[in-house]
Amino acid sequence: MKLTDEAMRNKDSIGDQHEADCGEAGATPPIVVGYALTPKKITSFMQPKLENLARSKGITFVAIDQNRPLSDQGPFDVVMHKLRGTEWYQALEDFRQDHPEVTILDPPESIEHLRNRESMLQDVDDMKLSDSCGVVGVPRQLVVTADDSSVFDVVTKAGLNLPLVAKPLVADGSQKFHELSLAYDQNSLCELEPPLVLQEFVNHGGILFKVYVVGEAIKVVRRYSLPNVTKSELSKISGVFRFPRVSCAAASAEDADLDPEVAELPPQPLLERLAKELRRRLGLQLFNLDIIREYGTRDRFYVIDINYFPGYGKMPDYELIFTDFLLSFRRIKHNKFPHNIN
Ligand SMILES: Nc1ncnc2c1ncn2[C@@H]1O[C@H](COP(=O)(O)OP(=O)(O)OP(=O)(O)O)[C@@H](O)[C@H]1O
Ligand SMILES: O=P(O)(O)O[C@H]1[C@H](O)[C@@H](O)[C@H](OP(=O)(O)O)[C@@H](OP(=O)(O)O)[C@H]1O
Ligand SMILES: [Mg+2]
Ligand SMILES: [Mg+2]
Repeated sequence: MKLTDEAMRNKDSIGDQHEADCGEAGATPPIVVGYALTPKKITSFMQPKLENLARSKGITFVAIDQNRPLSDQGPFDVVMHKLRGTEWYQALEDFRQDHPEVTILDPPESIEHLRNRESMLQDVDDMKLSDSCGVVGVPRQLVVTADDSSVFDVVTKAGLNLPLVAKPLVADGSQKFHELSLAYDQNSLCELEPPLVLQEFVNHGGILFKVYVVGEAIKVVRRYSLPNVTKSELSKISGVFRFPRVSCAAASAEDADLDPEVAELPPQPLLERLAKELRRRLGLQLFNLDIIREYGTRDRFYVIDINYFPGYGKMPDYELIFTDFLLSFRRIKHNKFPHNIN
């Protein structure tokens, strides 16, 4: 594989910088991670603590310039991205073909699988994960499209139980896609705008678990969620209500005085099995999932959401976990630099 002159010059300067930082010339090859993230993601993820720790471990982060060919930049060992769009995906695909030795985190087609809230949870459903630690499923749900003449009829036919969480079908990362509502009665369903997913609301005591996955590492945190809906509330309330992004707030529920049965984390072996199997099925290394425990049970869990490259800045110790993960892509080689230059 030939590197362009520009990439060669970059390679030399990254190597020199690494030697200056590490003191030992070429003791460990540097690892170069190109990143293409949204400005919001850069702010929350590219924190000085991460960059400093990375530097001390021989990892250099390089911001990718989307206006220049990828092959002229780097050279990279890893490309990390959370951007969408045909042009970007095409640029990545061209780059992947020219540089099969570079790890792309993650493949666009796998990321796209999470865009649709139906396909997003399909793998969890197919998995039928059940062992002595618990059972993991997805809430019953259906897709309503603009072609469906009556949301009421579709829901009645499917026999879904109220209340229902209405979620935009497509998750394109924009704010609109996060506008969710809770429908208390069937007659109000006509107020909703398809295409959407209607998902049975599962009482879970107002706490959910966010499971962050970074390769083989997982980290689980508690977050505030929607409170239970009682039978009496359900009989009295009607209408469709928007609700805020309660579980996305940085405020964690870790130190709150919670009902221990609600707060107990899902068993670690269960989460590890789930994450491992999902990584394999989804073909993704960087994602998180929202999981809830059905109120009144100890071991009945539901995955309600999976997000690609979530807010890792909110994950405790993400700097350590991420740098260790990135180091695993350091290629074993005889020469000093990541790419073989023929
Ligand atoms: N089926 C459900 N039963 C109970 N609560 C639910 C259900 N689905 C969603 N919720 C609540 O609504 C919140 C938002 O739902 P969801 O996570 O699907 O949306 P999102 O916009 O994709 O969120 P994120 O910001 O995590 O990407 C959840 O965190 C949870 O509090
Ligand atoms: O806006 P999109 O592209 O959909 O991505 C969001 C995810 O859906 C959320 O899950 C992230 O928050 P959490 O890390 O709290 O799940 C959220 O994290 P952020 O608010 O810290 O960026 C986003 O990554
Ligand atoms: Mg969520
Ligand atoms: Mg989501």
